[in-house]
Amino acid sequence: MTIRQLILIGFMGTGKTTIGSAIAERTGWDQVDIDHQIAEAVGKEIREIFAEEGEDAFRALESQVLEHVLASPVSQIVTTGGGVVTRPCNVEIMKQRGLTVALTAEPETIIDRLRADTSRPLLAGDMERNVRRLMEERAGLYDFAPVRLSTDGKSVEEIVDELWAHPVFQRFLAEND
Ligand SMILES: Nc1ncnc2c1ncn2[C@@H]1O[C@H](COP(=O)(O)OP(=O)(O)OP(=O)(O)O)[C@@H](O)[C@H]1O
Ligand SMILES: O=C(O)C1=C[C@@H](O)[C@@H](O)[C@H](O)C1
Ligand SMILES: [Mg+2]
Repeated sequence: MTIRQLILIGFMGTGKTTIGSAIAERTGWDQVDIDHQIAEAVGKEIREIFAEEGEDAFRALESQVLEHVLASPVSQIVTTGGGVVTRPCNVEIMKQRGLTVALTAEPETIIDRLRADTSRPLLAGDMERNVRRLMEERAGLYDFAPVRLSTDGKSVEEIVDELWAHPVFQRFLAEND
């Protein structure tokens, strides 16, 4: 059986979870969301894990879950949390185990999308300032992905269509056929 792993990375609010679901619908592959898996494994919301155990504990869980999920011998779409790229060991494993696609968006787009959202602990307080600061801190960390898609001003369907038309994605599909 052919195994395909498509891994979506990108800053918070670039739409990884949302686009991953749309790709899952189109391909029939499973979607596994790392944030969702962590919350399920621990039995707590992400913001509770940050509040009660701290970011380092969350990052350790994230690495464990990522490694476990990417070891599965199935075709799947793996949607990661925005901070997965902050650990070099996570980047290495993603490079080895599948095709990584980076979703991008301007800070203004992210701020608009996440304005009413309180589920992301690193954005609590002055959300706008935190988005800009974290984007600067993480500049370049998403650039290892062979496919990069801007999501500004595009519908979910347009983004999925653009992925399909991308030569690297087409090659990935053909090689895994
Ligand atoms: N192309 C788009 N156009 C408009 N809104 C979008 C688009 N993609 C995602 N959204 C909205 O932006 C918000 C964040 O999307 P989503 O949760 O998919 O981001 P994410 O990249 O998975 O974030 P995180 O890194 O925190 O998991 C959601 O409310 C979603 O509906
Ligand atoms: O960008 C980040 O560091 C995070 C993104 C979310 O997906 C969650 O993984 C969590 O809120 C941390
Ligand atoms: Mg997500």
